Amino acid sequence: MTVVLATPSIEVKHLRKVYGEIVAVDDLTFAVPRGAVLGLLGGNGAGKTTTIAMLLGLLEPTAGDIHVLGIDMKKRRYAALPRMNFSSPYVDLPHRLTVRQNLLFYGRLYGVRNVGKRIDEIAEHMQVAPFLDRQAGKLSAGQKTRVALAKALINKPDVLLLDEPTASLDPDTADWVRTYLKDYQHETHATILLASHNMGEVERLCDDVVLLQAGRVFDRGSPRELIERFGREDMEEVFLDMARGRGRGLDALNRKETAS
Ligand SMILES: Nc1ncnc2c1ncn2[C@@H]1O[C@H](COP(=O)(O)OP(=O)(O)OP(=O)(O)O)[C@@H](O)[C@H]1O
Repeated sequence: MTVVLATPSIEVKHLRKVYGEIVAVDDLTFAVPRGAVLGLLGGNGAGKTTTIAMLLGLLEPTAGDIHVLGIDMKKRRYAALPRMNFSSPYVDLPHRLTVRQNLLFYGRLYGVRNVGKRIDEIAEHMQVAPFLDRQAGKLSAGQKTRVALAKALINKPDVLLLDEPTASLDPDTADWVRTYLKDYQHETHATILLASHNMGEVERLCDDVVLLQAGRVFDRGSPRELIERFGREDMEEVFLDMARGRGRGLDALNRKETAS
């Protein structure tokens, strides 16, 4: 019997990004199967945002390959981009446009059919309907995060890249956003890559985790595997071990093996 393995939705091989003398991402390799949620974790400056920017084609890799939905992003990223979307607290929507105008702009950019209906739908899901006609620059941080998520979901993406999706949200709102994302992923089989500093969020949402340290893979596995391997209670403790140099990361192990 021949077993046909499905193409991963996201496949990254030996990815590297150098800014001048700073190696932001170094030999990063991972794959995310369709319908899975991968967490990209690491301390400040570990290379998460740089990786997401390369996946979106906003930054050109120094080396390495990226395939999204089986499409080589170096050659044909415009074939993949309409089926992708992202949210990031570092990318502000145009301030003077109202929330509705912003969503209309992105909806048209992504070629969404019946865009007005879709805006009403997603505005209700993300609870941004009460301020649809307010300027984006005049929203609170938490309201902006919800609008950013509404924009990220406007085209019902197959691949969703989320950089700190619940940043600035109060615990209650963050909780329903996580539930919404989980339901969205179940219903649509979307693939999600999530960069987060919230370890509870990672445990709840992620099937797999890549721990990044200084641009390199420190360790990887499901939250449960990592917690077990580190001999810890939860991902918070795993993260602290990595940050304080106590973990037994793959990178450290590999270096040891190469040296001996
Ligand atoms: N445009 C740039 N020019 C030079 N260096 C950069 C640039 N963007 C990022 N870097 C550096 O690359 C490294 C990785 O940064 P990146 O923003 O990807 O980290 P991050 O994991 O997203 O961090 P954080 O959790 O703080 O958001 C850092 O050392 C950062 O200073």
